[in-house]
Amino acid sequence: MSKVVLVGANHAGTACANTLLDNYPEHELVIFDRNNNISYLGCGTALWVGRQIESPDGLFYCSKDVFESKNATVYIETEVTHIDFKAKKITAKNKEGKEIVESYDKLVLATGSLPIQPKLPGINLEGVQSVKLFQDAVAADKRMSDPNIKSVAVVGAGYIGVEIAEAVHRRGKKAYLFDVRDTSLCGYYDAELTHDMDAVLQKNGVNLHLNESVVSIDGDTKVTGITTNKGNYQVDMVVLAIGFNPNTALGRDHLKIFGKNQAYLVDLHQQTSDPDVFAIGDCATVFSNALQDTAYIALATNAVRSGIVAAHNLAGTKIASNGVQGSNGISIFGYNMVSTGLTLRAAKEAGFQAMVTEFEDLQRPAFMKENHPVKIRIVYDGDTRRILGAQMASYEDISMGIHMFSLAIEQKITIDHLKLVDIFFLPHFNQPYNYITMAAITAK
Ligand SMILES: Cc1cc2nc3c(=O)[nH]c(=O)nc-3n(C[C@H](O)[C@H](O)[C@H](O)COP(=O)(O)OP(=O)(O)OC[C@H]3O[C@@H](n4cnc5c(N)ncnc54)[C@H](O)[C@@H]3O)c2cc1C
Ligand SMILES: NC(=O)C1=CN([C@@H]2O[C@H](COP(=O)(O)OP(=O)(O)OC[C@H]3O[C@@H](n4cnc5c(N)ncnc54)[C@H](O)[C@@H]3O)[C@@H](O)[C@H]2O)C=CC1
Repeated sequence: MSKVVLVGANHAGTACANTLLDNYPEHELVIFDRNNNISYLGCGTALWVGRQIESPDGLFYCSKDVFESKNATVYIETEVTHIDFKAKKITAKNKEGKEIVESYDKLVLATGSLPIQPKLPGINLEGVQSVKLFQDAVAADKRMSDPNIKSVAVVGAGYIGVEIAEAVHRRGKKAYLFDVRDTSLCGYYDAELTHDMDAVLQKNGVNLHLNESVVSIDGDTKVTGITTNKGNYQVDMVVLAIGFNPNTALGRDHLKIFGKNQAYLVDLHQQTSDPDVFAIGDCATVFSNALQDTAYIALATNAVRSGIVAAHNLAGTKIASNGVQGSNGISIFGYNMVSTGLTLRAAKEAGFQAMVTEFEDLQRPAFMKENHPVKIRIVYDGDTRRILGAQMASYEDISMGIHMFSLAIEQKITIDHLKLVDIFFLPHFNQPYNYITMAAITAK
């Protein structure tokens, strides 16, 4: 039996704690989280703020009580302030200012990520906010209910920005969406697909401003406007969504870190450079099967799996992570996009002789009434023919198809192998010559 201390109990920490408590009850588990809530699904923020769901109540799936019912010791609203890795002791402070010291045999760091805060004039004005925590969602929702807030600038047209811009528009406010790049969602899809999303946003009333960088947020005490390199806009609120940084302040002086962004470097067992310390979720690296290299991909799905892997390993059951593809999806004004692995641009930047095959067709045979076009792009390595990535977009729900590509990348399947893969046909669902097979068959 050993004593495990877990720092951070959101998606990664919750998965780790439950796996440990359910499978290895002989271990002692002490959990710390500085927040007053755990397991908040951030994906629900835009749904709730945009009133696609009426209440945030269903956005939590675990609690302090659940851990305590399984005999864990839980400190919430308690921040870990220092770790003595040599003495194997952590120091924490609760909200009353009381200091708590706990020793550990094994330590799990699940401290997640923090939204990137650009150094902009006006960044501290009232009305500027990020959307990471449940508290942020509550604050954003309150502002959306204020009739004096008429226009909102969302900075960053990545996943959070696009979803929040839709939510702002759905609440009847004027939504501006700014990005420094020449298209939305540039980290996940190639321009051939993102230009469709740009058009969907604009058609539905979001004011999309690409190739524009913010110079300042304006106002005396409250936000009254935003200035970019191209103009001034009158806005009453600014949402910042320009990406996450790993939150590794506690351990980055002791543990090996990833050069690109200071995430904790972990192996396939989630073990750090200190054998008694594991790191999981957004504070840690992942192994990218597409790159066949270490990478950083902040997603709840990765966080949960890494928590499960760490729990088994620290309890003595050796299991290795499968690595990840960074599979992801988004649905905006009914337009659905899913992707996995590398875009063509990312694959080229990584040094592959990357090639792409694309196809567009109706989801079902033309004689079926309910029918929409689907676009697919499959990225592969011209040298080895290995599939490196896939992207699909449609008003159809095409989401499940991306899982096959995720597995294909993990299993190093070639584009040529995909040509003869057994894909079923039924008019209600798809076509006999479906777009997946056709994209593979037409690959050069
Ligand atoms: C608006 C939004 C929408 C999202 N949508 C999706 C989605 O649809 N799909 C998807 O896969 N991902 C999505 N994500 C990303 C996903 O939420 C993150 O990848 C995920 O939260 C990572 O989980 P984590 O547990 O590693 O880290 P975090 O969620 O960052 O949690 C870290 C925890 O550690 C605690 N902590 C940090 N430092 C300390 C300390 N010193 N002492 C004590 N406690 C500490 C924090 O309080 C927190 O509870 C979304 C994120 C946001 C913000
Ligand atoms: N559907 C999903 O799976 C979701 C996943 N998430 C995850 O949460 C994390 C954080 O999301 P985001 O903050 O949206 O990050 P992101 O990486 O998705 O997007 C950041 C965007 O900000 C832009 N940008 C960067 N600096 C800028 C600047 N100075 N001015 C203007 N634009 C700038 C980038 O070009 C990019 O388009 C990501 O890992 C994301 O994948 C978030 C929401 C939904």
